[in-house]
Amino acid sequence: MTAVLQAQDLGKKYGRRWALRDCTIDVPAGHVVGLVGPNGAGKTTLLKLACGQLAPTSGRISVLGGPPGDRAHLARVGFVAQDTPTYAGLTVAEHLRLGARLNSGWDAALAEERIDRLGLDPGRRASRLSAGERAQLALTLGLAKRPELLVLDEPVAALDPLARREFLRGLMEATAEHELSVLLSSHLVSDLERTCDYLIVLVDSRVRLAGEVDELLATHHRLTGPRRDPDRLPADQYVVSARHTDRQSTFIVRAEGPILDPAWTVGRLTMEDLVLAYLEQAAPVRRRRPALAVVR
Ligand SMILES: Nc1ncnc2c1ncn2[C@@H]1O[C@H](COP(=O)(O)OP(=O)(O)OP(=O)(O)O)[C@@H](O)[C@H]1O
Repeated sequence: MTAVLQAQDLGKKYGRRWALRDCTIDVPAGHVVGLVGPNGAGKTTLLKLACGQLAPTSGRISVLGGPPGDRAHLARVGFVAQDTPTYAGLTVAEHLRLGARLNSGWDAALAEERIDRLGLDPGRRASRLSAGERAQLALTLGLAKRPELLVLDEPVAALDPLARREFLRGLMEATAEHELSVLLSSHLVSDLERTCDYLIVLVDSRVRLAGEVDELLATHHRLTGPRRDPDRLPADQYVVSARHTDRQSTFIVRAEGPILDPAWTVGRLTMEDLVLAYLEQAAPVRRRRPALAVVR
């Protein structure tokens, strides 16, 4: 399947500081990709590189098979920037007219139907909309462009839990209906858990984990058993995190094969467990692999 996003040793520096470095990923099309990481991890930087709003300092990036940024490419990518930008003085209807004027592939029927379904008053100015309504308007503008890839930077950060759920539900429906790929960032794993089938974890400007969620969950395990030194685990079990009490050890490991040691109770992880294990992986445990632990 065509790659929606490919990066090879991609890096971006602001002044002397790397905001993103050594980023090598290959994301196939047709996924809802969750980009997760703490504040300042480099999420916005990666999204802006993908949309051609920033130029790399090092390495290469290709989006939908070509370098991002030129006019033809911009028509294929929808970008909803952080804080769901809308024009405060324009009404909902004026936003749609502006979208139609700026985008050759504009789907007016989709935009109007969506605004109608959401119950947004076309005559209302954006400044009079709630944060959730503004986010829905920004999503509508992104979708009506009929992009092949929709990029959303923290789209639900300012919304309450109900508006958040509504927004993500709308996004999921639109994704299924229009067969588009989606790349969205969040620092809330619970949002991604309901939405994404592909995950990229960024920590300290580097990709720590990337892959299809099902595969990542199938290859990561929680092992609980009698206290053991991590060095005594088999070489093909990569230790992501380790905790010990006097008598007991709990490891989160990545292993391609089954865990056969009868001493362990083997537990499955949720996406949240998985992400937290990589986020907490501050100090090296052992056998630390290169920054990108799982790549497809
Ligand atoms: N225009 C800029 N000039 C200088 N430094 C910048 C600029 N934009 C971002 N940075 C720095 O680059 C790093 C990565 O920032 P980025 O906005 O990509 O992170 P993020 O993961 O999106 O964070 P957040 O979750 O807070 O939005 C941060 O240390 C940030 O301070």
